[in-house]
Amino acid sequence: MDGVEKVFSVRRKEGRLRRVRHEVRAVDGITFRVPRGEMVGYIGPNGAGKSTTIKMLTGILVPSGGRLRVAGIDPARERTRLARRIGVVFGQRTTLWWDLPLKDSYELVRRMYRVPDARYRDNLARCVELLDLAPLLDVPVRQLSLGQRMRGDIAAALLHDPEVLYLDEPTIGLDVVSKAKVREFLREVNAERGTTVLLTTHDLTDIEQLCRRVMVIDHGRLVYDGRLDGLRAAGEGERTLVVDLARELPPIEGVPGARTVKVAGPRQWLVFPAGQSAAPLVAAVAERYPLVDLSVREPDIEDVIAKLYAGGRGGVM
Ligand SMILES: Nc1ncnc2c1ncn2[C@@H]1O[C@H](COP(=O)(O)OP(=O)(O)OP(=O)(O)O)[C@@H](O)[C@H]1O
Repeated sequence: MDGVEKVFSVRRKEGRLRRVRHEVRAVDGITFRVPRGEMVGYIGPNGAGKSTTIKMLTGILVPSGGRLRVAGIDPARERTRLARRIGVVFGQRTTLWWDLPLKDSYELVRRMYRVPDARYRDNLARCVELLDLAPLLDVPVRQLSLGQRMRGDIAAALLHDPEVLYLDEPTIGLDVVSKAKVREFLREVNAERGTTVLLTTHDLTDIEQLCRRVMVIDHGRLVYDGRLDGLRAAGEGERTLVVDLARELPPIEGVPGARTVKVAGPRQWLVFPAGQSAAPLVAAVAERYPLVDLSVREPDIEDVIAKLYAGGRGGVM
C-alpha cells in the first residue's frame, strides 16, 4: 500500500431539517509492504480504519487515493482474479451456508474456486485433522457452536490454497481452548505453506503468539509499524522486578533506576524502564537485602497500546 486513502462522504443531520455532507477519512494515507510468508498483526481502536483497509485489500472497496497491490494485482480492477489468490475470514460473519452440512459448504467452495480434486482432498484432510472437524462435517452450520463454526470458516478460506489470508477477529468470542486451537492451526499453515497473513484482532494474545511484526492504526494513520517487542519499548513501558525477601521489611530503597511500588509481606515489586537491564538492579538488591527469589515481568502490552492510542496522531513513528 502506498499512500492509500479512503474517504467516505456521509450526510449528517444538523438541526431539525438540515442535512450536511461530511467527509470521513477512514484511511488517511497508509503505506506499508508485507513480504510473502509474513504474519502481521493489524491493530487499532474501534473505528481506526482496519476493516476499511481489509476491504480495499480484497477489492470490496475502491480507494479514494494512493496505490495498492496484492500479489501483484490491483484489487479494485481485478477483484475476481484476486479472489482466487486470497482467503478471508470475518470473525463476525460466516461465509458458510447456514442450512447445509459443513461438508456441503466445502463442496460448494471447491466448485466455486474450481479446486483440482487431489488438491482439494489433501487440503480438506489437513484442515479436518488439524482443526478437529471430523465430527462436524455432517452437521448443518446453524447447529455449530461459535468455536466450531469459526474453525469451519477458517478451513473454508484455505481450501483453494490462497497465498494471502486476511483474518478479521478470528478468535472473537471463542473460549480459551478454541482460541489455542485456532492459533496453533494458523501457525502451522503459515509455516507449512508460507501463507501471508494479515491479522486484525482486539485480543493481543493472538498477536503475541502469532506475529513478530505489528502495525498499529489510529484515525486512519499508521502510528507504529515494527516488532512487537519494539512496541513495548516505544510505549515507554516499564518492567517489574518482583523480589521475595527472607522476611517482611520496609520498602526497598536506594536502588538506582528503580522504585518500589508495592509491598505484600516479604514480597516487593520494583518498577524500572523497559529498556534498562535488570541485572544491576538485582545485584543492588541482593547486596543489601536477604534475597530469596525473584522474577522479572514484562510490561503489559495492553497498557502500552492504550498509551499509544491515547497519544493519537503522530504516535511513535
Ligand atoms: N461505508 C461507510 N460509510 C461511511 N463511513 C464509514 C463506512 N465504513 C466505515 N466508515 C467509517 O470509517 C471509519 C473507520 O471504520 P472501520 O470499520 O474501518 O474501523 P475499524 O478499525 O475496523 O473498527 P472496529 O474495530 O470497530 O471494527 C469509522 O469512522 C467508520 O464510521
